[in-house]
Amino acid sequence: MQLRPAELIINDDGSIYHLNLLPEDIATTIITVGDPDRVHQVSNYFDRIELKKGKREFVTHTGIKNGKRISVISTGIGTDNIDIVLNELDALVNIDFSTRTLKSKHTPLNIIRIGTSGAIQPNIPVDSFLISEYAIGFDGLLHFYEHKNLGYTNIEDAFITYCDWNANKARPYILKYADNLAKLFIDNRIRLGFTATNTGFYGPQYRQLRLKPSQMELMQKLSSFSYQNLQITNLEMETSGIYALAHLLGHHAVSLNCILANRETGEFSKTPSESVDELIKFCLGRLS
Ligand SMILES: O=P(O)(O)O[C@H]1O[C@H](CO)[C@@H](O)[C@H]1O
Ligand SMILES: O=c1cc[nH]c(=O)[nH]1
Repeated sequence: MQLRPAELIINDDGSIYHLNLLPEDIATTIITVGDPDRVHQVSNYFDRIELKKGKREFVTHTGIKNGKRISVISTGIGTDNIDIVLNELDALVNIDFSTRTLKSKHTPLNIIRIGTSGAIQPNIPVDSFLISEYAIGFDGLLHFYEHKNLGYTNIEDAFITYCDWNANKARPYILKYADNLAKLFIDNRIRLGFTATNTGFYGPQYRQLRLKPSQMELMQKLSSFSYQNLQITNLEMETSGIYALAHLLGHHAVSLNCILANRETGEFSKTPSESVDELIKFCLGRLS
């Protein structure tokens, strides 16, 4: 079946609609970052940059590091952007743009998020690294796609009961990283974590400037929830969406977090850029 022009939107130069990329522009190992400026911070460490393209918040550099071809792309903030980035990256490798049909051979991508995050356990220091072994999504993105038994229903149900989760919000869903890809990063420099992905930075992460979050008590519930020794460790805004779409599309994903804030102690990193740089070097060292 041919995908119609309003489903698969291809620009005049043959590139995919938002990312502005041609199929040959991306490697099969892809680092995602939230901040477009972080793309340069990553590609600075490449031995050679072969391509720089961008549109809106989606900046991509592809290059070579120690003989390995890697792409780094900025997603902007949030799982709504992740929906665009993961679907378009997948289209670049698994859809034939000339015939507008699905390719018979599936190409899996390795997707590694390098992002920033806030810890909710007092013993997780700022400037430390965390890999999201599990993610719990409050964003609802998974529910917009057909799937069979994806998620950890027992943990989700226990969480919903413990937090008395408001029925007006999306049902939380829980997914795991790709074990094979995660193996590359498991090390005593990086803690295993259970990451909560939120639909905002302020109210949804229980920050109060002028507006009062509706259920402030949930912050304490999030940090005290425990299921067979699994405790929620940190908050950010993309990981569950990346894990959801990677699972659905047959890609491998892990999320690496640089902890910049500790919400329990109230601290914020004094050296955010340097700490993110350390995580970038750690990640590239493991990939190449
Ligand atoms: O540093 P990045 O990758 O953007 O990640 C985190 O920082 C942003 C909020 O400041 C959100 O995108 C959150 O997930
Ligand atoms: O507290 C934080 C820090 C970074 N990113 C988030 O989403 N939350």
